[in-house]
Amino acid sequence: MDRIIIRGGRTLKGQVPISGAKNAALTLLPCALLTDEKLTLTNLPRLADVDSFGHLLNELGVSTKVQRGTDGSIGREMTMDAKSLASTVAPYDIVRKMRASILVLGPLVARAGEAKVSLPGGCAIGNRPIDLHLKALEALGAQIELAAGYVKATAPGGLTGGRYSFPVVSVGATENALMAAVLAKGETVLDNAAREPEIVDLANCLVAMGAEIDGIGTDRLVIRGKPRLNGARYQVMPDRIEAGSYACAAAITGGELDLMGARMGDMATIFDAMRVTGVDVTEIEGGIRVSANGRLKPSNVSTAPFPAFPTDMQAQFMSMLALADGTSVLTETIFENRYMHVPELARMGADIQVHGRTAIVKGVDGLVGADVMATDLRASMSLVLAGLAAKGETAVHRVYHLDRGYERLEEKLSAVGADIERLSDG
Ligand SMILES: CC(=O)N[C@H]1[C@@H](OP(=O)(O)OP(=O)(O)OC[C@H]2O[C@@H](n3ccc(=O)[nH]c3=O)[C@H](O)[C@@H]2O)O[C@H](CO)[C@@H](O)[C@@H]1O
Ligand SMILES: C=C(OP(=O)(O)O)C(=O)O
Repeated sequence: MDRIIIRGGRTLKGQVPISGAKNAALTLLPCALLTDEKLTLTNLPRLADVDSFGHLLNELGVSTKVQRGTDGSIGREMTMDAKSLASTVAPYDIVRKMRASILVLGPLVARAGEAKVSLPGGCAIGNRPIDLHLKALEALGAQIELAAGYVKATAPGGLTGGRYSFPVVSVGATENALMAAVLAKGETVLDNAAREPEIVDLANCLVAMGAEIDGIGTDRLVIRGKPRLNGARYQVMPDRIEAGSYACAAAITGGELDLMGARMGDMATIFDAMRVTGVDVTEIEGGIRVSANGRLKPSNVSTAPFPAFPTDMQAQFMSMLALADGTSVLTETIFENRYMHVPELARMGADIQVHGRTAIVKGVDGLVGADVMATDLRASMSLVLAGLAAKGETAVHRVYHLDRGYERLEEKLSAVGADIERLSDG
């Protein structure tokens, strides 16, 4: 298994190209199932999850062709052809590797009238049920059955438009419902829908495929279903969480990074919280410049659905605040178990106490390199960040978590001055 070795204490400076967004890619890829024409996605990041999604689509009978980008963006492009479907089953072996596999449920039942998807189960950050995905599809006329670890959705005569108000804001459930509604007969109204930029990206791609959607970017989506959608060519948005993570790398090392391709509008709350710590954030041509000088100030942050501070940035922010001059309070309101990085940061000298959903972060003067182990993607990145600032050597184990969401991490960090390498245990 690979590990990442970081010798900390270098000030980072330079340009970091921001890749296409993992969380947008993972909801744009299943859109291929909605049409018998070709869908080409450009600016796709080279990530384990994107590859896994490609395999899942192949399993369903979708042909996929991947090539270097031809649109000037840094990502690859994938052309998917779901002219006819060979299967409507998403098997356990793929779903267990990637929770986002559940996002084929809505498109499959909408297009084929049936779908069977392995239940994703819990993961390190929380229980993560899918009840809202199922209720929203039921509101569109799908029959749902759970058996032997699978969810089966059927709608032999096709889905019909309906109304559903989400009791809790859910990114994935909104995505599944939206992808199903575009092929349902009649009008669908989704209330208390998630408004994350990745959902706007999904809606824009569906519109490019011929869907009719009102209220894009708001919490009420009104969809007039179409009997069929056409193919399209669509560019995946830049990854705001990757960009936010590199912004933390600039801050924690007292450096200056230009996040090329990042979009300010998607990241306002992240940068508001960062400015409180004394970090400078300015828009530059083609990206955003983040620079820091001297000791950071504390900042209190509470995670919540967009436009509030994203849960996917909580761990990285915590590493930064672990070195601030004072005490910060972080509150995690989305996932019940998203503090698994805390004991690892403590091994590097951080002073953090967790009380339920709240973490009290008392800034320390310095961190010290150590062997650390991560249990999820963003927790891994928080340890990399801590390693960049720590004295001595840090070894981050279980790198496969990072490979799910950070494209060419060591290359991007080395290019701006980090002393970082990947070692393989063979
Ligand atoms: C691939 C992808 O885009 N993943 C993102 C997506 O995950 P994901 O779509 O899984 O997260 P959700 O927005 O659905 O989860 C939000 C909250 O709703 C709860 N819930 C969700 C669905 C459901 O049926 N029932 C239910 O109770 C969850 O347990 C959680 O407490 O949004 C999360 C919240 O921004 C991010 O951290 C993930 O990176
Ligand atoms: C939790 C995340 O992803 P996923 O929903 O794919 O597990 C994440 O991107 O931080």
